[in-house]
Amino acid sequence: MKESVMESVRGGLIVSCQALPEEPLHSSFIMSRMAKAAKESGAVGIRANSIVDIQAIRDVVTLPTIGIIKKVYSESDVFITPTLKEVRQVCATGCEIVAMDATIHSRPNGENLQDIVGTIREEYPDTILMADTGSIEDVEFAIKLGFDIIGTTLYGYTTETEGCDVSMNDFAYLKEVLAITDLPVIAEGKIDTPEKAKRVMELGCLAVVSGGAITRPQEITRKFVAAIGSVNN
Ligand SMILES: CC(=O)N[C@H](C=O)[C@@H](O)[C@H](O)[C@H](O)COP(=O)(O)O
Repeated sequence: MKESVMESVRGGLIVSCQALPEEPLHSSFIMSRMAKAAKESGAVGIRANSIVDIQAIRDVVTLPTIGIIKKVYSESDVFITPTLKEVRQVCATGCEIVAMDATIHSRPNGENLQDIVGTIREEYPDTILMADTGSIEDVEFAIKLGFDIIGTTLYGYTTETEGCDVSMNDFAYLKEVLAITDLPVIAEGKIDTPEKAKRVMELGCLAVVSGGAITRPQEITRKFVAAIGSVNN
């Protein structure tokens, strides 16, 4: 089962359809329509946040889903599928791939990622586990824990990598990741143009995730406004 899912996303675009409560498009229905549009336009998978969005999307789109739950715990910086509770909840939706923060940061409730992975391997042996990483140290940690997929999701989004962009220096960081593992790598995080998506595939990624550049009109609008504004100033 795992192999067939990997093959179905190989070489393709996975569209992240997410909108948090504070975002204009926050709605499971809207996210399901975004996913439908993505599928009709050639996406090979969907990345989705929250049980309600995952279920709404999977009701209308039959594509492999990377499921997460974003939840903020006051005592931790880890917010993507942070504890065993959230990982179990996403696994229970039937998502083919479950992604979680795999940084070396401390998790809520004193939980540790090794125990989470071990428990989930027993409870959901067929679920593919994707490590959302932000550094080479995270990648090495995720490899040691036995994740199935490495994602660059958090590069540029952690305190240590704030301001970094995976495309810098012709994806120098991504090349480092690809060089230290034979695991499938999914490029994710600020892949905001077709050219960048093409480049990461040329470099050898299993697949590429793009989110805001496709499904966050507020981000897209800001880029247009900034570009036009640069002319008038
Ligand atoms: C940092 C964080 O919370 N990233 C989230 C991970 O699920 C999503 O909000 C991103 O949209 C997704 O990773 C795709 O990245 P981009 O939107 O840059 O194409």
